[in-house]
Amino acid sequence: MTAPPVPFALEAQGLTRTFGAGTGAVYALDGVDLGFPRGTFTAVMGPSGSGKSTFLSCAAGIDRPSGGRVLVAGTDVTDWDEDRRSRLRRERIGFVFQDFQLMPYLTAEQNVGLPPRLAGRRPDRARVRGLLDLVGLADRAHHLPGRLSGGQRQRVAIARALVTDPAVVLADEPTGALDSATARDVLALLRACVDELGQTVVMVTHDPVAAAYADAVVFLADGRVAGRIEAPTADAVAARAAHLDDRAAHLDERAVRR
Ligand SMILES: Nc1ncnc2c1ncn2[C@@H]1O[C@H](COP(=O)(O)OP(=O)(O)OP(=O)(O)O)[C@@H](O)[C@H]1O
Repeated sequence: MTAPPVPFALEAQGLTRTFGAGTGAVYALDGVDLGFPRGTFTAVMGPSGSGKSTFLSCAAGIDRPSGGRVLVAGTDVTDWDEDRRSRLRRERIGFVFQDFQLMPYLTAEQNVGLPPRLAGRRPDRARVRGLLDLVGLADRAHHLPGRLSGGQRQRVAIARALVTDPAVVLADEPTGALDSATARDVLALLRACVDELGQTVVMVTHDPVAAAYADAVVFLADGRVAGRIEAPTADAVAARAAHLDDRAAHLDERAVRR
């Protein structure tokens, strides 16, 4: 007997996003099929302009795809109106950004409690405290972000991303602003969110070392899925990324010559 497939926390089916029209149209996403099984950590890589940010925006319901479907925890959210999509973003999706995006005038604890507050609920204090403990900041609960290091701020942001127990955590270059030792700690924390909490993490990164923390790496090129590496090593990821960068540069050169 074969095991039943692991359900997807996030799925893109034939996802397309075009900007502009006619001969000047840009296919930022051009028929992307990707499924992110629940309880897995996936890195998304690709040359500049390959569609990574557009993919995250469409997956999160920030941007509307031009075609195809987005499913969050099995529910098709593609045609939801702005109200429902904004609720989806608040309650079912956790975000981690390169520049942390914490509220500077709120303490660490208040920042973590913000998503439920924005949803009109009183944050569960024990849960907020538990998450601060999980990310190693139990003793910094009353500190403002300005009194925390970059790595500590990103830990607060990760706790905030987890507070609603989202279907998926979307991380956009979460270590881009951190030194390499701090970055490793943050990546280990994202890994622990998957291994110990059963969370699903999708992380856009340019860094092969960061990508090697994931279970799999998906490569985009020209808005399409251009490859995948399971159980990635930094060397394997760097080699594939370099190949895609070379190809993108070659195509750009040809476009300029034409
Ligand atoms: N609002 C927009 N209007 C027009 N074109 C856009 C817009 N947003 C993105 N694009 C184009 O879509 C393509 C994909 O862009 P996207 O930002 O998703 O790439 P990326 O892989 O995230 O790049 P980077 O690694 O540089 O952040 C690019 O050609 C970009 O110029």
